[in-house]
Amino acid sequence: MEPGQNKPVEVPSRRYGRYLVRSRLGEGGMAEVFRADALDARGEQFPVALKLMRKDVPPEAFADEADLMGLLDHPNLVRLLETGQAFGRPFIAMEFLVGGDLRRLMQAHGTLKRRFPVGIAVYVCIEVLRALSYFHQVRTRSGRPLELVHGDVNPTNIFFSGDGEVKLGDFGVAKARGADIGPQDGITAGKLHYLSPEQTRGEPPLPATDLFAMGIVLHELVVGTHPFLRPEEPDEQAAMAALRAARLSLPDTVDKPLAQVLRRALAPDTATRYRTSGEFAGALFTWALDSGLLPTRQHVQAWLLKTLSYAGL
Ligand SMILES: Nc1ncnc2c1ncn2[C@@H]1O[C@H](COP(=O)(O)OP(=O)(O)OP(=O)(O)O)[C@@H](O)[C@H]1O
Repeated sequence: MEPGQNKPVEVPSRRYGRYLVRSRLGEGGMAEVFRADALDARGEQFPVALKLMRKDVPPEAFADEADLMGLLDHPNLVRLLETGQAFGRPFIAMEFLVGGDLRRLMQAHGTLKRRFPVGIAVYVCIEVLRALSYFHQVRTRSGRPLELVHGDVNPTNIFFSGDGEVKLGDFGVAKARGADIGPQDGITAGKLHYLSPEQTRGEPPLPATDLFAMGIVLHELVVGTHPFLRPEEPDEQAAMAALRAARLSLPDTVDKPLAQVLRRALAPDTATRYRTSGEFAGALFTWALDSGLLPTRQHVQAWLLKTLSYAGL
């Protein structure tokens, strides 16, 4: 273990800047995240997620994430409230998403021995694709395309509000080809299990790279397993080889039109994959309309509350 890694960030008191820290939510690659309360202009408390940079992380990496969050504004992206520094440590305060992340909901279904409802799975993917469509096309204030790629689409970065809204977060490894933001070329960022064939070859990520990761998430939700990796996958090299080959074999339980969507999203070659998030979302939307399975946000909210309460979360 690197010095300082995985050590909880010390919060000098329960007060952190203008925030009152309530509990620790967890730790990611660069920071620890806390649930805290802030006061609004009328003096009323509201919850925030407070991300505190770890001491061993290069400040530029965290600054890129904060700058990027400040530029982005979309209903399907986690919203930045404030960035700053307190007790010598940079922080990002963002909206608190009370429904937690998709990984937790997938685990809740596993614990309850229930399948993830296919209509909800498709709804979640369409909402994340809306965020990605914005992400891939966003421009700077002066109109220059940023050519952004998220680079870390996976269930731990997909969040739910209490109202059943779906939001993509964690822009820590996002790469802008139109600006000097993100990891250097040749550095493979993102979670191993969600890497695309081109990322395993060390190629720079493209929008199609995010769509491949989205395809993996859709497969996990609809089929219940990862498309290319077995849970007992022996080591990183074997996992990388399986991801690079991206050999897809879908069970008969997946209906034909949805299987076709998965094949296109998970095509090993970027040229045969969906070209844009809009095209991928459109295919899912057509499937949902044809099957009559697209839920409303109220249905998603009811499902969320039921799942969290049944799983005791
Ligand atoms: N805006 C938020 N609202 C509610 N919970 C959040 C929010 N942001 C992060 N969390 C929770 O805080 C914990 C840590 O989040 P973080 O994003 O740092 O870690 P991660 O996603 O597990 O790892 P990585 O950063 O390596 O992707 C997770 O349990 C996550 O669900």
